[in-house]
Amino acid sequence: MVSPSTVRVLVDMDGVLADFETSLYKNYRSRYPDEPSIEPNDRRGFLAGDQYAGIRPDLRPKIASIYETPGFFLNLEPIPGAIEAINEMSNLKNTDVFICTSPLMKYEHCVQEKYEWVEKHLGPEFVRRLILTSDKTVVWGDLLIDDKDCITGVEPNPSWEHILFTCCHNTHLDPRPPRRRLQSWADDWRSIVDSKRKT
Ligand SMILES: Cc1cn([C@H]2C[C@H](O)[C@@H](COP(=O)(O)O)O2)c(=O)[nH]c1=O
Ligand SMILES: [Mg+2]
Repeated sequence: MVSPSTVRVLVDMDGVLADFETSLYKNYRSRYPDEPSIEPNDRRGFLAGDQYAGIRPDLRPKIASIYETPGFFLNLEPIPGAIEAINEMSNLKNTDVFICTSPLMKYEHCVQEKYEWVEKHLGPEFVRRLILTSDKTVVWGDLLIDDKDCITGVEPNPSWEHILFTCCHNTHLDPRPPRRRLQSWADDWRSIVDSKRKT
């Protein structure tokens, strides 16, 4: 009997496992209560800084100051259902799961805190499965579950199929088939993983 091939799933962190947007909004409101703010439901476009700069250019460094603060990445709350889903996924037969996340260019706190977050919420074994890269196109996988609408890099034909994970900043987008969306971790991620099985 031919053994089924293993499916490799790359799972993004911010906006997919860790709730970056809610913390960004809450911490910004608390640090800058008199400045204009954008509620998560009104977020458009991946980079919050771009949207805030559209209101007033000096808001870009203010929003950046929030995610550059020590403790920001470590204290992100898990996205509902994410921890259960990724644990279940990694326990599936013939399924390899890796977390694939981009660090800030100002990496001082972000990089270490991403490792700490994974250990805190998923345990020390999962730390081995953490890939930090600014270019996800060079990482090999069957699937990349990611909230960023457009993922580009040096590789024009990445091996993975990008599954757009719904996050406040991308709800207005309407990916056309064959592009697929995962609405949340309550959505049918198992079918998406199974769709990549060869037998
Ligand atoms: C929304 C947003 C994100 N970033 C940074 C924060 C993280 O380091 C990465 C996350 O990227 P990934 O695709 O989830 O791996 O991007 C940012 O700098 N500004 C933002 O508005
Ligand atoms: Mg993300």
